[in-house]
Amino acid sequence: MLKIPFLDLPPLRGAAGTVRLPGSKSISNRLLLLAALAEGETRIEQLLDADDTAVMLEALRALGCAWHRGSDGSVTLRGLGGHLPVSAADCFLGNAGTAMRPLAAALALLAARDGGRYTLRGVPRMHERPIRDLVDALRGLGCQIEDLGQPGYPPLALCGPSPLRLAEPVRVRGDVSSQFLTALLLTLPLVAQQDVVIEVEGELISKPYVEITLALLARFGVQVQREGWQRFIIPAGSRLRSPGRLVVEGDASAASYFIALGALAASAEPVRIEGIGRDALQGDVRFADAAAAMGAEIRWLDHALEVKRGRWPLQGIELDCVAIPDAAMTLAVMALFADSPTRLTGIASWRVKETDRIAAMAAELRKLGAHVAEGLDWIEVQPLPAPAWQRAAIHTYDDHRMAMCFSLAALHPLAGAQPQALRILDPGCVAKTFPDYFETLFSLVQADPHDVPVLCIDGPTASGKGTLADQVAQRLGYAVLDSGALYRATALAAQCAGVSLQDEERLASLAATLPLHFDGGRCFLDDEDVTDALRAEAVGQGASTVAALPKVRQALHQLQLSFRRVPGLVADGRDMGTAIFPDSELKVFLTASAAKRAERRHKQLMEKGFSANITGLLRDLEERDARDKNRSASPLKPAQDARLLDNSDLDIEASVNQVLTWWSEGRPFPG
Ligand SMILES: O=C(O)C1=C[C@@H](OP(=O)(O)O)[C@@H](O)[C@H](O)C1
Ligand SMILES: C=C(OP(=O)(O)O)C(=O)O
Repeated sequence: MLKIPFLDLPPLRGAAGTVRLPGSKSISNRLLLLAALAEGETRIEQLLDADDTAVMLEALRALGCAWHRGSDGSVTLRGLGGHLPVSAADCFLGNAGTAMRPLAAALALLAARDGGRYTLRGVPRMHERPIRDLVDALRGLGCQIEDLGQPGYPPLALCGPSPLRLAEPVRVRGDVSSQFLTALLLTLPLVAQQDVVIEVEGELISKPYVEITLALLARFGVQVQREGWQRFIIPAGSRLRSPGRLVVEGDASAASYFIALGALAASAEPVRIEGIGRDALQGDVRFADAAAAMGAEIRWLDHALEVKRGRWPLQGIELDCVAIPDAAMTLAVMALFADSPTRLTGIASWRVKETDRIAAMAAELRKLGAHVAEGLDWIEVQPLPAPAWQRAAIHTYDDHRMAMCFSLAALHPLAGAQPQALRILDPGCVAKTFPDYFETLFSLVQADPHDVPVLCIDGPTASGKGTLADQVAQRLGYAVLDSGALYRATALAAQCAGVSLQDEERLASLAATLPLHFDGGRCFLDDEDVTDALRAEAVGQGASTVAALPKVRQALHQLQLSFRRVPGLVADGRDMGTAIFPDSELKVFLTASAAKRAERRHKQLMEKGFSANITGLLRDLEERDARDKNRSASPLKPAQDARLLDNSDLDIEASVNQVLTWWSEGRPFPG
């Protein structure tokens, strides 16, 4: 998961491969609540693991529901059988509408029936998202609800006891959010000693989400009767009973980004999306039809679909999106790639979600050069006129969907005109529903290698290159290449495979296919952490032998180039800027006085429990420096255009900041 202030994306050219979708947010949170309230134990598989489900799970724990996570990621809950063992709790629900609205209803009804006082809060934006229609409906039933902030918005206190009035139909408005109706449907079975009737006022929006609610209630043994979308009856004697085991299907709204990716990418191979099929429970699966209408080529399989670019450019569409409010945002970004305008209507609810999504979408699309018109409940996006692409820093407004949608803009053909296509601010906001979104995207996309930025950090031994490279890479969300480790890893792999250090051919083929990667300062061969093994004396000796073999050097040169992948690379070594990535945008030559470096190495060794002599270390360092500078193949020297950084008197934070300042100077992003 990326927890960084911004992420720069290079122009993206293609995409292919397979994505396994995270579990559906809407299904996950409904199942968690139903399982907690029901009689019996429920095991939920492929549950979404993200902020929205985390806040729900924590709230359920605070309310006395015991649950545990299995090693396979499943969650098993012991149902409370409709009775809370605690009479007070304070729950923080982040910005999860699917937690706030249903829990408000559950706690209001249970507090009324059994007594108690429960408070529900969220992030500041949650306190701006309306809940009045639900509160009014619950008050109509006799529940006691206190506004703890602005009336009509969370935070709320749900208190009791108070007599419930269930004989009359409960009226709820359906035109602001369908989650109010969902909340009543999910929780009224708790008190349905008699038939309970819900009447919907106003035109219900987001209807497919209510279908999800009804289908999941049926899994828990409650058959709601209905007259169209106006009247719902929860039969007397309804009880929530666990069905035992449930599997969550993949998130259809999350699928929209990968459907769009397939439609936009210039690749012969499709993007394959696993975890949903045409018969998915979620209405957002219909996004695929809208994408197909714009030009996507879609092939449905069992529990999967494959998407490729079809018509190109895409064609604009006019669509009422009231049934697919979340996935519809993806269409607004796809509209940039069309040859006629796209008009999305029926999206008034966008204004009261994670942010005012109509305003946010319009503002950020305009930054890229698009012409956008907007109204109370619609948006119209014109195709991007050539050569209008403007590099921009895209604000995401703490809205996961803004971040995910705008990442797709990097595929725009006009974005190729400059080295970096766009900057996504606060990319970590995807954690609400899809914490690994960017990692998943990067595993599918391709870019022209020269468009992928590389930041080189070269320097003499013990200058602190590795630590600096790791921290800079972490702050930029880039991968890291510790090139020195490649020679050591070749020697280690040869040792393990019993290959002689004289067998140049076999060593070269080992080197060419080393399954090496770096993660969080550690080095892995396949899944094995070899960081410490690479430091062994014998491996070091082996490394210097293999490094002298031209075919091994050639193979490792290719391997090093292959680390240059989206979104970018920080490469540390001795010849990164001079020999391997001479076109890199920023080359840093890191030095420190030999005395300082000897001192650091000494400290390192002492910390690891080795005895060391500082004078000896200093002499070794000076000898090695002389050898590195004077060798004929790739001698250690700063690239002509390198920035020199002497960190003798800088701590690591100051060095990182200096490098990041140079990096930002080279890539100003307006907005
Ligand atoms: O019930 C649900 O799971 C949801 C309903 C929709 O909200 P509205 O009914 O407010 O449109 C949707 O936008 C939200 O992401 C999830
Ligand atoms: C509107 C959304 O979320 P919530 O469930 O918080 O309403 C969303 O995920 O797009």
